[in-house]
Amino acid sequence: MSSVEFKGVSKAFGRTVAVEQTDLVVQQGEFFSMLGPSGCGKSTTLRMLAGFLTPTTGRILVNGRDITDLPPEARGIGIVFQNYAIFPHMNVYDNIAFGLVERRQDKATIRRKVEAALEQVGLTGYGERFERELSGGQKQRVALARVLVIEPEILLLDEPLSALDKKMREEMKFWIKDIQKSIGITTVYVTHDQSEALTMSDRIAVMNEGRMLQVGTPVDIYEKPASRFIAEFIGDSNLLDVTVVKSNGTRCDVDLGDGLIVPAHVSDTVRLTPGSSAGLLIRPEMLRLAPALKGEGPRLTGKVVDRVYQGALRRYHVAAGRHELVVEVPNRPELSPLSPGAEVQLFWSEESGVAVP
Ligand SMILES: Nc1ncnc2c1ncn2[C@@H]1O[C@H](COP(=O)(O)OP(=O)(O)OP(=O)(O)O)[C@@H](O)[C@H]1O
Repeated sequence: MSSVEFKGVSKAFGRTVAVEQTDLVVQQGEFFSMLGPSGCGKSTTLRMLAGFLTPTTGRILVNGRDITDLPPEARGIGIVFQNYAIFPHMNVYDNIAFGLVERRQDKATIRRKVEAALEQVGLTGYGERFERELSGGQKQRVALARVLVIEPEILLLDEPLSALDKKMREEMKFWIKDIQKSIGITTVYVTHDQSEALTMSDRIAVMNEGRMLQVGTPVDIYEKPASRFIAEFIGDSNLLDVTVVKSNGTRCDVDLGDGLIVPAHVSDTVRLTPGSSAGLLIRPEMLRLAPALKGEGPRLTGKVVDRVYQGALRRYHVAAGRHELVVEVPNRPELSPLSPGAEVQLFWSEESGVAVP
Protein backbone atom coordinates (compact mmCIF):
# COMPACT_ATOMS: atom_id res chain seq x y z
CA MET A 1 0.00 0.00 0.00
CA SER A 2 1.27 3.44 -0.84
CA SER A 3 1.48 5.62 2.22
CA VAL A 4 1.32 9.07 0.72
CA GLU A 5 -0.05 9.88 -2.69
CA PHE A 6 -0.21 13.21 -4.51
CA LYS A 7 -2.57 13.23 -7.46
CA GLY A 8 -2.26 16.27 -9.69
CA VAL A 9 -1.46 18.52 -6.73
CA SER A 10 -0.55 22.15 -7.40
CA LYS A 11 -0.44 25.33 -5.36
CA ALA A 12 -0.59 28.92 -6.56
CA PHE A 13 -0.33 32.05 -4.43
CA GLY A 14 -1.98 34.63 -6.66
CA ARG A 15 0.15 34.57 -9.80
CA THR A 16 3.06 32.69 -8.21
CA VAL A 17 2.87 28.98 -8.89
CA ALA A 18 4.76 27.56 -5.89
CA VAL A 19 4.09 23.91 -6.78
CA GLU A 20 3.31 22.76 -10.32
CA GLN A 21 1.02 19.81 -11.01
CA THR A 22 2.66 16.98 -9.01
CA ASP A 23 2.03 13.25 -8.99
CA LEU A 24 3.94 11.34 -6.37
CA VAL A 25 3.80 8.09 -4.42
CA VAL A 26 5.75 7.64 -1.18
CA GLN A 27 5.83 4.01 -0.09
CA GLN A 28 5.02 2.63 3.35
CA GLY A 29 8.09 2.94 5.61
CA GLU A 30 10.05 4.96 3.09
CA PHE A 31 12.37 7.84 3.99
CA PHE A 32 11.58 10.30 1.21
CA SER A 33 13.37 13.63 0.85
CA MET A 34 12.49 16.75 -1.06
CA LEU A 35 15.70 18.55 -1.95
CA GLY A 36 16.10 21.85 -3.75
CA PRO A 37 17.21 25.46 -3.55
CA SER A 38 15.36 28.11 -1.58
CA GLY A 39 11.98 28.89 -3.10
CA CYS A 40 11.67 25.65 -5.10
CA GLY A 41 8.40 24.69 -3.40
CA LYS A 42 9.46 22.02 -0.92
CA SER A 43 7.95 23.65 2.18
CA THR A 44 4.72 24.40 0.30
CA THR A 45 4.49 20.73 -0.68
CA LEU A 46 5.10 19.66 2.92
CA ARG A 47 2.58 22.18 4.28
CA MET A 48 -0.11 20.87 1.93
CA LEU A 49 0.56 17.35 3.20
CA ALA A 50 0.45 18.56 6.81
CA GLY A 51 -2.83 20.40 6.20
CA PHE A 52 -1.59 23.96 6.81
CA LEU A 53 -2.24 24.87 3.15
CA THR A 54 -5.02 23.82 0.81
CA PRO A 55 -3.94 22.68 -2.68
CA THR A 56 -5.17 24.77 -5.62
CA THR A 57 -5.77 21.54 -7.56
CA GLY A 58 -5.48 17.82 -6.87
CA ARG A 59 -5.96 15.38 -4.02
CA ILE A 60 -3.69 14.03 -1.28
CA LEU A 61 -4.13 10.49 0.04
CA VAL A 62 -2.64 8.82 3.12
CA ASN A 63 -2.92 5.04 3.16
CA GLY A 64 -5.56 5.29 0.47
CA ARG A 65 -7.69 7.74 2.46
CA ASP A 66 -8.34 11.16 0.91
CA ILE A 67 -7.17 13.70 3.51
CA THR A 68 -7.30 16.81 1.30
CA ASP A 69 -10.18 18.36 3.22
CA LEU A 70 -9.19 17.22 6.72
CA PRO A 71 -7.74 19.66 9.28
CA PRO A 72 -4.09 19.06 10.33
CA GLU A 73 -4.98 17.35 13.63
CA ALA A 74 -7.18 14.76 11.91
CA ARG A 75 -4.53 13.61 9.43
CA GLY A 76 -2.43 11.26 11.59
CA ILE A 77 0.64 13.29 10.70
CA GLY A 78 3.43 14.46 13.03
CA ILE A 79 5.72 17.31 12.07
CA VAL A 80 9.10 18.54 13.37
CA PHE A 81 10.26 22.01 12.33
CA GLN A 82 13.76 23.48 12.20
CA ASN A 83 13.21 25.85 15.12
CA TYR A 84 12.50 23.15 17.77
CA ALA A 85 9.08 24.55 18.75
CA ILE A 86 9.18 23.18 22.28
CA PHE A 87 7.38 25.12 24.99
CA PRO A 88 9.90 27.03 27.15
CA HIS A 89 7.60 27.18 30.20
CA MET A 90 7.18 23.39 30.35
CA ASN A 91 9.79 20.81 31.27
CA VAL A 92 10.76 18.04 28.86
CA TYR A 93 8.30 15.58 30.38
CA ASP A 94 5.33 17.95 30.01
CA ASN A 95 6.40 18.92 26.50
CA ILE A 96 6.35 15.29 25.43
CA ALA A 97 3.13 14.58 27.35
CA PHE A 98 1.36 17.58 25.76
CA GLY A 99 -0.25 15.77 22.80
CA LEU A 100 -1.36 12.88 25.01
CA VAL A 101 -2.94 15.23 27.57
CA GLU A 102 -4.80 16.95 24.72
CA ARG A 103 -6.04 13.55 23.61
CA ARG A 104 -7.27 12.96 27.18
CA GLN A 105 -5.27 9.81 27.79
CA ASP A 106 -5.09 8.64 31.40
CA LYS A 107 -2.16 9.53 33.66
CA ALA A 108 -0.64 6.04 33.81
CA THR A 109 -0.73 5.65 30.02
CA ILE A 110 0.83 9.08 29.60
CA ARG A 111 3.64 8.21 32.04
CA ARG A 112 4.37 4.92 30.28
CA LYS A 113 4.38 6.51 26.80
CA VAL A 114 6.48 9.52 27.79
CA GLU A 115 9.09 7.31 29.51
CA ALA A 116 9.21 5.09 26.42
CA ALA A 117 9.58 8.13 24.15
CA LEU A 118 12.38 9.55 26.34
CA GLU A 119 14.20 6.25 26.10
CA GLN A 120 13.64 6.06 22.35
CA VAL A 121 15.33 9.43 21.79
CA GLY A 122 18.12 8.73 24.31
CA LEU A 123 16.94 11.26 26.92
CA THR A 124 16.02 9.03 29.85
CA GLY A 125 16.44 11.10 33.03
CA TYR A 126 15.99 14.45 31.23
CA GLY A 127 12.27 14.82 32.03
CA GLU A 128 12.72 17.58 34.61
CA ARG A 129 14.87 19.82 32.40
CA PHE A 130 13.70 22.98 30.67
CA GLU A 131 14.52 24.14 27.15
CA ARG A 132 17.28 26.49 28.37
CA GLU A 133 19.05 23.51 29.95
CA LEU A 134 19.26 21.55 26.67
CA SER A 135 21.70 21.62 23.74
CA GLY A 136 20.35 22.16 20.20
CA GLY A 137 20.59 18.44 19.46
CA GLN A 138 18.74 17.58 22.68
CA LYS A 139 15.98 20.08 21.86
CA GLN A 140 15.48 18.39 18.50
CA ARG A 141 15.33 15.02 20.26
CA VAL A 142 12.57 16.40 22.50
CA ALA A 143 10.73 17.81 19.48
CA LEU A 144 10.90 14.40 17.81
CA ALA A 145 9.81 12.56 20.97
CA ARG A 146 6.85 14.90 21.30
CA VAL A 147 5.71 13.94 17.82
CA LEU A 148 6.46 10.21 18.00
CA VAL A 149 4.62 9.79 21.29
CA ILE A 150 1.27 10.40 19.56
CA GLU A 151 2.10 7.57 17.13
CA PRO A 152 1.48 9.35 13.82
CA GLU A 153 1.13 7.38 10.59
CA ILE A 154 3.41 9.79 8.74
CA LEU A 155 6.36 11.81 10.02
CA LEU A 156 7.23 15.13 8.39
CA LEU A 157 10.61 16.75 9.04
CA ASP A 158 11.08 20.33 7.81
CA GLU A 159 14.83 21.12 7.81
CA PRO A 160 15.14 19.76 11.36
CA LEU A 161 18.94 19.97 11.42
CA SER A 162 19.53 23.39 9.92
CA ALA A 163 19.78 25.23 13.27
CA LEU A 164 22.47 22.84 14.57
CA ASP A 165 26.24 23.15 14.24
CA LYS A 166 28.04 20.95 11.74
CA LYS A 167 29.21 18.27 14.17
CA MET A 168 25.76 17.90 15.74
CA ARG A 169 24.14 17.79 12.27
CA GLU A 170 26.40 14.91 11.27
CA GLU A 171 25.52 12.99 14.43
CA MET A 172 21.77 13.70 14.19
CA LYS A 173 21.64 12.62 10.53
CA PHE A 174 22.51 9.05 11.42
CA TRP A 175 20.48 9.12 14.59
CA ILE A 176 17.26 10.25 12.83
CA LYS A 177 17.76 7.70 10.09
CA ASP A 178 18.26 4.90 12.66
CA ILE A 179 15.20 5.84 14.66
CA GLN A 180 13.08 6.14 11.49
CA LYS A 181 14.13 2.67 10.35
CA SER A 182 13.60 1.11 13.76
CA ILE A 183 10.01 2.41 13.94
CA GLY A 184 9.45 1.92 10.22
CA ILE A 185 7.47 5.16 9.98
CA THR A 186 6.89 6.69 6.55
CA THR A 187 8.87 9.92 6.57
CA VAL A 188 8.93 12.97 4.31
CA TYR A 189 11.99 15.13 4.84
CA VAL A 190 12.61 18.63 3.51
CA THR A 191 16.15 19.93 3.10
CA HIS A 192 18.33 22.09 0.90
CA ASP A 193 21.39 20.14 2.06
CA GLN A 194 22.38 17.49 -0.48
CA SER A 195 24.59 15.59 1.94
CA GLU A 196 21.67 15.13 4.36
CA ALA A 197 19.44 13.93 1.55
CA LEU A 198 22.06 11.53 0.17
CA THR A 199 22.87 10.06 3.59
CA MET A 200 19.38 9.62 4.96
CA SER A 201 16.96 8.97 2.12
CA ASP A 202 15.60 5.88 0.46
CA ARG A 203 14.54 8.16 -2.38
CA ILE A 204 15.01 11.83 -3.16
CA ALA A 205 12.94 14.24 -5.24
CA VAL A 206 15.12 17.03 -6.61
CA MET A 207 12.95 20.12 -6.99
CA ASN A 208 13.30 23.40 -8.80
CA GLU A 209 10.74 26.10 -9.60
CA GLY A 210 7.84 24.09 -8.24
CA ARG A 211 8.61 20.92 -10.16
CA MET A 212 10.03 17.55 -9.14
CA LEU A 213 12.75 17.22 -11.75
CA GLN A 214 13.94 13.74 -10.81
CA VAL A 215 12.80 11.22 -8.23
CA GLY A 216 15.20 8.39 -7.46
CA THR A 217 17.53 6.68 -5.02
CA PRO A 218 20.57 8.64 -3.78
CA VAL A 219 22.72 6.55 -6.17
CA ASP A 220 20.41 7.38 -9.13
CA ILE A 221 20.42 11.05 -8.33
CA TYR A 222 24.17 11.35 -7.77
CA GLU A 223 25.41 8.97 -10.43
CA LYS A 224 22.71 9.27 -13.13
CA PRO A 225 21.33 12.81 -12.85
CA ALA A 226 18.68 13.60 -15.45
CA SER A 227 19.72 17.19 -16.15
CA ARG A 228 22.49 19.75 -15.82
CA PHE A 229 20.66 21.44 -12.96
CA ILE A 230 20.61 18.21 -10.92
CA ALA A 231 24.21 17.35 -11.79
CA GLU A 232 25.35 20.76 -10.56
CA PHE A 233 23.05 20.97 -7.55
CA ILE A 234 24.19 17.62 -6.12
CA GLY A 235 27.90 17.36 -5.37
CA ASP A 236 30.84 18.79 -7.25
CA SER A 237 30.75 18.34 -10.96
CA ASN A 238 32.77 18.68 -14.12
CA LEU A 239 30.34 19.36 -16.95
CA LEU A 240 32.04 19.30 -20.32
CA ASP A 241 30.28 20.69 -23.40
CA VAL A 242 29.84 17.81 -25.83
CA THR A 243 27.81 16.82 -28.87
CA VAL A 244 25.77 13.64 -28.87
CA VAL A 245 26.99 11.35 -31.66
CA LYS A 246 24.96 8.23 -31.05
CA SER A 247 22.30 7.37 -28.49
CA ASN A 248 20.91 3.99 -27.59
CA GLY A 249 18.71 3.83 -24.47
CA THR A 250 20.88 4.37 -21.41
CA ARG A 251 24.15 4.54 -23.37
CA CYS A 252 25.51 7.03 -25.82
CA ASP A 253 28.66 8.29 -27.53
CA VAL A 254 29.60 11.93 -27.20
CA ASP A 255 32.12 14.11 -29.03
CA LEU A 256 34.43 16.07 -26.72
CA GLY A 257 35.68 18.17 -29.66
CA ASP A 258 38.46 17.53 -32.18
CA GLY A 259 36.79 14.22 -33.03
CA LEU A 260 37.51 12.73 -29.62
CA ILE A 261 34.52 10.44 -29.06
CA VAL A 262 33.88 8.71 -25.73
CA PRO A 263 31.09 6.45 -24.45
CA ALA A 264 28.82 7.64 -21.63
CA HIS A 265 25.76 6.62 -19.66
CA VAL A 266 22.39 8.37 -19.58
CA SER A 267 19.62 8.34 -16.95
CA ASP A 268 16.81 6.03 -18.08
CA THR A 269 14.40 8.97 -17.83
CA VAL A 270 16.30 10.92 -20.49
CA ARG A 271 16.30 10.71 -24.29
CA LEU A 272 19.21 12.33 -26.13
CA THR A 273 19.03 13.17 -29.82
CA PRO A 274 22.12 12.61 -32.00
CA GLY A 275 23.54 15.96 -33.10
CA SER A 276 22.25 17.80 -30.01
CA SER A 277 24.56 19.47 -27.53
CA ALA A 278 24.78 18.01 -24.03
CA GLY A 279 26.90 18.04 -20.89
CA LEU A 280 29.26 15.22 -19.98
CA LEU A 281 29.32 14.90 -16.19
CA ILE A 282 32.40 13.41 -14.58
CA ARG A 283 32.65 13.80 -10.81
CA PRO A 284 36.04 15.10 -9.60
CA GLU A 285 36.63 11.96 -7.53
CA MET A 286 35.98 9.70 -10.54
CA LEU A 287 38.92 11.09 -12.52
CA ARG A 288 42.39 9.60 -12.35
CA LEU A 289 45.55 11.53 -13.12
CA ALA A 290 48.77 10.01 -14.41
CA PRO A 291 51.84 11.42 -16.09
CA ALA A 292 51.79 8.78 -18.86
CA LEU A 293 49.13 6.88 -20.74
CA LYS A 294 48.04 3.74 -18.91
CA GLY A 295 45.34 1.14 -19.56
CA GLU A 296 42.15 1.41 -21.59
CA GLY A 297 39.11 3.68 -21.38
CA PRO A 298 38.11 7.26 -22.05
CA ARG A 299 40.81 9.88 -21.50
CA LEU A 300 41.99 13.41 -22.16
CA THR A 301 45.46 14.92 -22.29
CA GLY A 302 46.01 18.06 -20.27
CA LYS A 303 48.20 20.20 -18.12
CA VAL A 304 47.97 20.89 -14.37
CA VAL A 305 46.97 24.53 -13.84
CA ASP A 306 47.00 24.56 -10.07
CA ARG A 307 46.89 22.37 -7.00
CA VAL A 308 45.08 22.97 -3.73
CA TYR A 309 45.86 21.04 -0.56
CA GLN A 310 42.69 20.05 1.32
CA GLY A 311 43.93 17.64 3.98
CA ALA A 312 42.27 14.39 2.98
CA LEU A 313 42.41 15.36 -0.71
CA ARG A 314 44.47 17.21 -3.25
CA ARG A 315 42.38 19.15 -5.69
CA TYR A 316 43.83 19.86 -9.12
CA HIS A 317 42.63 22.12 -11.89
CA VAL A 318 43.58 20.64 -15.21
CA ALA A 319 43.25 22.28 -18.63
CA ALA A 320 42.57 19.82 -21.45
CA GLY A 321 42.02 21.50 -24.82
CA ARG A 322 38.87 23.61 -24.50
CA HIS A 323 37.86 21.87 -21.28
CA GLU A 324 38.88 22.67 -17.73
CA LEU A 325 38.40 19.99 -15.11
CA VAL A 326 38.65 19.61 -11.36
CA VAL A 327 40.21 16.39 -10.13
CA GLU A 328 40.23 15.16 -6.54
CA VAL A 329 42.99 12.79 -5.59
CA PRO A 330 43.15 11.13 -2.16
CA ASN A 331 46.12 12.32 -0.13
CA ARG A 332 48.12 9.09 0.06
CA PRO A 333 51.91 8.63 0.26
CA GLU A 334 52.10 6.57 -2.96
CA LEU A 335 50.36 9.33 -4.98
CA SER A 336 53.08 11.97 -5.15
CA PRO A 337 51.78 15.49 -5.78
CA LEU A 338 51.84 16.83 -9.35
CA SER A 339 53.11 20.37 -9.87
CA PRO A 340 51.46 23.10 -11.93
CA GLY A 341 52.63 22.83 -15.53
CA ALA A 342 52.91 19.02 -15.42
CA GLU A 343 51.60 17.20 -18.52
CA VAL A 344 49.00 14.61 -17.48
CA GLN A 345 46.57 12.06 -18.75
CA LEU A 346 43.10 12.27 -17.27
CA PHE A 347 41.11 9.10 -17.41
CA TRP A 348 37.87 7.73 -16.10
CA SER A 349 35.83 4.55 -16.38
CA GLU A 350 33.03 4.42 -18.90
CA GLU A 351 30.43 4.11 -16.10
CA SER A 352 31.47 7.37 -14.46
CA GLY A 353 30.78 9.53 -17.52
CA VAL A 354 27.12 10.60 -17.68
CA ALA A 355 25.58 12.63 -20.47
CA VAL A 356 22.92 15.18 -19.40
CA PRO A 357 20.68 17.33 -21.57
N1 LIG B 1 2.11 32.39 1.63
C1 LIG B 1 2.70 32.69 0.48
N2 LIG B 1 2.29 33.71 -0.29
C2 LIG B 1 2.88 33.99 -1.46
N3 LIG B 1 3.90 33.30 -1.98
C3 LIG B 1 4.38 32.26 -1.27
C4 LIG B 1 3.82 31.90 0.00
N4 LIG B 1 4.50 30.83 0.47
C5 LIG B 1 5.44 30.54 -0.46
N5 LIG B 1 5.38 31.39 -1.51
C6 LIG B 1 6.22 31.36 -2.71
O1 LIG B 1 6.17 30.07 -3.25
C7 LIG B 1 7.44 29.65 -3.72
C8 LIG B 1 7.86 28.37 -3.02
O2 LIG B 1 8.09 28.64 -1.64
P1 LIG B 1 8.49 27.50 -0.59
O3 LIG B 1 8.52 28.12 0.77
O4 LIG B 1 7.65 26.31 -0.77
O5 LIG B 1 9.98 27.16 -1.05
P2 LIG B 1 11.08 26.31 -0.29
O6 LIG B 1 11.69 25.46 -1.33
O7 LIG B 1 10.55 25.64 0.88
O8 LIG B 1 12.10 27.45 0.12
P3 LIG B 1 12.91 27.64 1.50
O9 LIG B 1 13.95 26.55 1.51
O10 LIG B 1 13.50 28.99 1.35
O11 LIG B 1 11.92 27.53 2.61
C9 LIG B 1 8.37 30.83 -3.48
O12 LIG B 1 8.45 31.56 -4.67
C10 LIG B 1 7.68 31.62 -2.39
O13 LIG B 1 8.02 32.97 -2.48
